[in-house]
Amino acid sequence: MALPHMEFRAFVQALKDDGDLVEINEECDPNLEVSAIIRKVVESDERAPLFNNLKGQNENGLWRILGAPNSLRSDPRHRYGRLARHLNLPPTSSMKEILDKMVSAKTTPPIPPKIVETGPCKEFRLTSDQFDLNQLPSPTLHQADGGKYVQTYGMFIVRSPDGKWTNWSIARAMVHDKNHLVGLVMLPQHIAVIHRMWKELGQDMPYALAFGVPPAAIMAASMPLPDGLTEAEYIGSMVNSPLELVKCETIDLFVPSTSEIVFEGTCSVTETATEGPFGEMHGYVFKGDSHFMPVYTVNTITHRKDAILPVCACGRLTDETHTMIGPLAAAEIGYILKSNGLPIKEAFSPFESQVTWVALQVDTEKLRAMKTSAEAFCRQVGDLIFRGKPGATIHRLLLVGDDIDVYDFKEVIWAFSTRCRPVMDEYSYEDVPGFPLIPYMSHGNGPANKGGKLVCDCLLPVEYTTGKNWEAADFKESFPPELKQKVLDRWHSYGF
Ligand SMILES: CC1=C(C(=O)O)[C@@H]2CC(C)(C)c3c(C)c(C)cc4c3N2[C@@]12C(=O)NC(=O)N=C2N4C[C@H](O)[C@H](O)[C@H](O)COP(=O)(O)O
Ligand SMILES: [K+]
Repeated sequence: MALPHMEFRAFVQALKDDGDLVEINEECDPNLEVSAIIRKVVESDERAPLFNNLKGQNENGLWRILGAPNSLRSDPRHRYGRLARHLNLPPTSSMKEILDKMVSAKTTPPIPPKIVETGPCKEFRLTSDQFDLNQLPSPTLHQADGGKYVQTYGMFIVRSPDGKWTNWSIARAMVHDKNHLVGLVMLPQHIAVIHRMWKELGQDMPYALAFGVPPAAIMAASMPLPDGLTEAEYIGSMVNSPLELVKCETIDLFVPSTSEIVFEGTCSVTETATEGPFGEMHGYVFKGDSHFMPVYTVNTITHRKDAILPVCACGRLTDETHTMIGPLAAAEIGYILKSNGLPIKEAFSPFESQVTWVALQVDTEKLRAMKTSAEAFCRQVGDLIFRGKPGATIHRLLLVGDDIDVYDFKEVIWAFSTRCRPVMDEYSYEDVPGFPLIPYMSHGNGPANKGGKLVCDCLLPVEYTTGKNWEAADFKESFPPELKQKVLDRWHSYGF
C-alpha cells in the first residue's frame, strides 16, 4: 500500500483510519445536494464526506466524490490533520510545521520524476464519443454558479512550448458542454503565462487535468513557486522520492500514475466562452458575474475503477481555498523576505482575513541592528512582495513583533488594533497589481486589477530603536514566575 501523501486512495484510507471520513452510501444528487453537505461540513470542521453513490455514475463507478479534502478537523489537537496527511506529517502537526515542510525543498536538490509504463489511472479509457460531462456526476456547487464546477481540486498540467517548464497548478473549470470545459485562466498565474506562450505561437495548449493526484503534489500545485520551476521535481525533493508519472494517451504530457481520473486535451488559444459566476474563495457569488475564458476540449478520459473526484465547495470559512491559498502564499512570501536578508521569522495568512492578509513576525533585535526607519523597512517589504507574483492574492502585510504569534489571530488582531495607527503607520501601494477576485476590487469603487494594498506597521517605534518597553497586562507577562506556578498548582484547590 502506497503512503497517503503519495497516492490519493491511500490518503482517503488514512482519513478513514483517522476517523476523519463519513462514507455516504445512499444516493446523493451532484446538483447542489452534495455541495450543501460539503458546505455544512467545512463550516463546522466536520469529517470529510465520501459520496459513494451519486446520480449519474457510470457502470465503472465513474465517479464518486470526496468533499472537503483539505479542510479543518474540529479537534484542536488535530486541527490541521488533513493537511498533515497530505505531507506524511503527524496529524498533530502545527501549521508552522506544515508550511516549513512546504518550503523545505527550496534548499535540497530537485528529484526528477520517474516515468513508468502504466498505472491505476489507465484502468479505463473513454474517448470523446463515450462520455458526456453533463451526464457524469459533475457537481453544481452554489445555486448562483454559472455552471457545474467539475474542476475544483484537480491539478492542471501544462508545459511551455520549448518543453523546459512543466507547471502544476489548481485553477477552476466548469462544464461547457459534453466534451468541453471553460476555466479561469488569469495572470499572473503560471497557467496563464504558459497559455500566452502557446497563443503567441498560434497553437492550442495541450493540457492534462489530473484529479486525485498524490496529496503532496496538490499542495505544491496550490503554492506560488518560482517561475520556471517544475513542481514534479520540487515535490520529489520534498518527499525525498521520485514521483511516478505515466504518459498521456493523446498528448505529450505526463500525469501521476495513481491519479483517480485524468482529462486530456487542448486548451484553445482563440476560442472563449462565458465562465462563472462562481462561489469563490472570498465567500461571494455575484449574480451574472461571468467573463470570457478559454475553452478546454476534453478528448479522452482515463480513470481508476470507482474513481474518486475530490471537490472543494469553496466560499466562506473554512475550506481548501483558505487552508491552502493564503498559507502557501505566506510560506513563499516568508521565504522570499528571508532570502533577501530581511529579519522575518514567521509568515501566515489569517483565515479570519479571508486569506487576504499576511502577518509577518519580525525579529526586532535584528531590526534594531539595521538602524532603519519604519517607512524604509515597510517600503522594503512592500516593494519585494507587492511587485512580485507570490503576493498577488494578498492585500495587507502586517508587520508584528517577536511577542506576537502570527498563527494565532487573537494575537495578530491585538497588535494590529493597538500598535498600528491608522493611516500614519500604513504604507499604501496603488501602483501594483491588485487581486480582482476580492469584492472591494472587482465590485468596488476603484480599478479592479490595480492597487488597494497596504503594508501595516504594527511595530511600535521603540521596537525599531531600544526594544519593547511594556509588559502585556495578562497572566503570562504581568506576574512573577513563581506566583504563576503557585496559582497553576493550586488552581483546583481554589475551587476552579
Ligand atoms: C482564485 C481561485 C479560485 C476561486 O476563488 O474561485 C479557484 C477555486 C478552487 C478551484 C477551489 C481553488 C483551490 C481549491 C485552490 C487550493 C487554489 C486555487 C483555486 N482556484 C483559483 C482559480 O480558479 N484561479 C487561480 O488563478 N487560482 C486559484 N487557486 C490558487 C492557485 O492554485 C495558486 O495561486 C497557485 O499558486 C497557482 O499555481 P502557480 O501559477 O503559482 O504555479
Ligand atoms: K504551483
